[in-house]
Amino acid sequence: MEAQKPTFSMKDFLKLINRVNPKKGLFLLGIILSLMTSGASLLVPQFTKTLVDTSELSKIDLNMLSILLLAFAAQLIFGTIGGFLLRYVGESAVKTLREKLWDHLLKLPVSYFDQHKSGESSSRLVNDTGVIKELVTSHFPSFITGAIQLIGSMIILFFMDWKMASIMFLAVPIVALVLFPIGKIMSKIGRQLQGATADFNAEATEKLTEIRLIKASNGEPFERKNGRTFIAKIFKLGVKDAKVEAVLQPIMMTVILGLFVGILGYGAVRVQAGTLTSGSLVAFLLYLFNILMPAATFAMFFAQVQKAMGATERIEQILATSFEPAGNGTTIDVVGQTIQARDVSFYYNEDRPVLKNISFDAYPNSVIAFAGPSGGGKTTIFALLERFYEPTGGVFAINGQNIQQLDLTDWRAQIGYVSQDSAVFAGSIRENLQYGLGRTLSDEELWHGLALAYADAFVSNFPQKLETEIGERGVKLSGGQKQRIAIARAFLRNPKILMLDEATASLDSQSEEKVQRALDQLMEGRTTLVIAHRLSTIVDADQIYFIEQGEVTGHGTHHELLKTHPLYASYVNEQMVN
Ligand SMILES: Nc1ncnc2c1ncn2[C@@H]1O[C@H](COP(=O)(O)OP(=O)(O)OP(=O)(O)O)[C@@H](O)[C@H]1O
Repeated sequence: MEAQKPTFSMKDFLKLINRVNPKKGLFLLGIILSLMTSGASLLVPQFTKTLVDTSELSKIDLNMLSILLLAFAAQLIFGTIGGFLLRYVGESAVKTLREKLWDHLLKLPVSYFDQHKSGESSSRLVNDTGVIKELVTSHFPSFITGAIQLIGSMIILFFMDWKMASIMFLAVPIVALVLFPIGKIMSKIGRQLQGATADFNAEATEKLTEIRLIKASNGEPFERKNGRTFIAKIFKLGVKDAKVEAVLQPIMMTVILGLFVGILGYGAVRVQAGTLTSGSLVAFLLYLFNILMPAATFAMFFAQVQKAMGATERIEQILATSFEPAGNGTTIDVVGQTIQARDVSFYYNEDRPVLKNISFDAYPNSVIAFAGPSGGGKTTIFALLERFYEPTGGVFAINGQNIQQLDLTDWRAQIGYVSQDSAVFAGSIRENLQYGLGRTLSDEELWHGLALAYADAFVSNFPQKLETEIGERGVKLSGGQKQRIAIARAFLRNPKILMLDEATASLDSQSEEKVQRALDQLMEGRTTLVIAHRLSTIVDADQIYFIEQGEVTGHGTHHELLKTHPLYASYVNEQMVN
């Protein structure tokens, strides 16, 4: 992700905040309390002035003292409650934003994830929302209260003594002159830093997931260098940031000290001349604090606003991407129904067609096998049936109904997909078996499923049995074991349509036999579509479709095709195992 220049659009930001429906009442209360805190902080110097100007201890007005104490207490209490309320509103707004974004991400079509790295999406979900949270919960409230303090103090000072105030106001353009460019540089660096960190995050996540490939290919030196490029970029930006901050700090200190000395010096002369009370001088200095403290945070606020604009833009991009089409809610029981493909065409990229006018009928309780050279488009047919993508031409229909119109959840619930690499999650065997079922299965049911998949023996050999953790992507299981867990999961889902992508990786003959037996059993009584890599599957299939470069070049039974399709015959001879 490049640190793109965000369009400075407060409107988009407010739209995003409004979209998460923040608790407006609480927010208003928080702001009012914070304003009261600012108000109290404006009063304190006035009372201090009277206190200082009281020459004798005995003359101290007790009422005055108690009002001062009250102002302190008000500042403390309102500040605490107001601060908490604003923070709470911000936290809950960001919670809603994260929930919205997460829900949205889950509903995005597979094609979105083909184009975006998962590390990038998770960085938007976690980091970008974090940036917005920072702004809403801390920088924005302190900006509002700070602005009130600053403006209020300036007005009061002017009324108190316009000559002294004028000296102070001289400092305002100086401070602005220094802060404005520095703030701009800081926000630019901040944005770049954010982008570079997100890039590093995405890169590291991706590479660590493929650690085995890196090790097996001796890729460590390359990755070491690669990682260091990212780290160096972040370091360089960090150093730049440090330089700017290092310059900013002493400048601010010098300005503050200069003003102090100036006011104190001028004030002392005026006190001695009798034109100013010492109380007024103290009050002046306190107001000076009220002005300088928020002014120092303004640069940070504007930097944060810029960052939040970038984050808003990236989040908006995700929220503006349409969901996968969920259909019109029609539900169909696919038992006993034929799945028809009619002239289905498809491309991932317009310039390269992947499927061209594919037609087939998958009859209930039969096995339809797809065979053909690698890259022909067999897996793509499955992806279209799962509705991961939409055909660019033609339809898949069931009982005359385009599957695209069916309720997506209901449709997918009727399909069992056992893929080549048997997708499993990090977690226990139990969690993996009942994933997505929406109900808790009893141990008995789980063991029954495992038994049907010939997986009960090895699971019961694990000391932790069903609670065995299988590691990220099931790395703690063997290939055959992983597949049998996936098959057991398919059994437990009891799908009406079964889609199998036979593994090409050769398992040892014993586990292969077990996997095969499990699959044979699973196919029984369902409509099965299988991408065949084994001769026995092909021979037993009711129909075979031979797919070459996205086209069906022949279909029929094994024996029919052997006779009529020379390419099929040679393919079977060369490619099929067993
Ligand atoms: N997500 C994707 N984005 C772009 N192109 C893709 C994508 N997935 C597959 N392809 C392309 O589509 C073509 C068909 O791929 P597909 O995986 O369907 O073939 P296959 O017949 O299943 O191959 P194999 O038997 O090797 O698994 C290939 O040329 C591949 O490069």
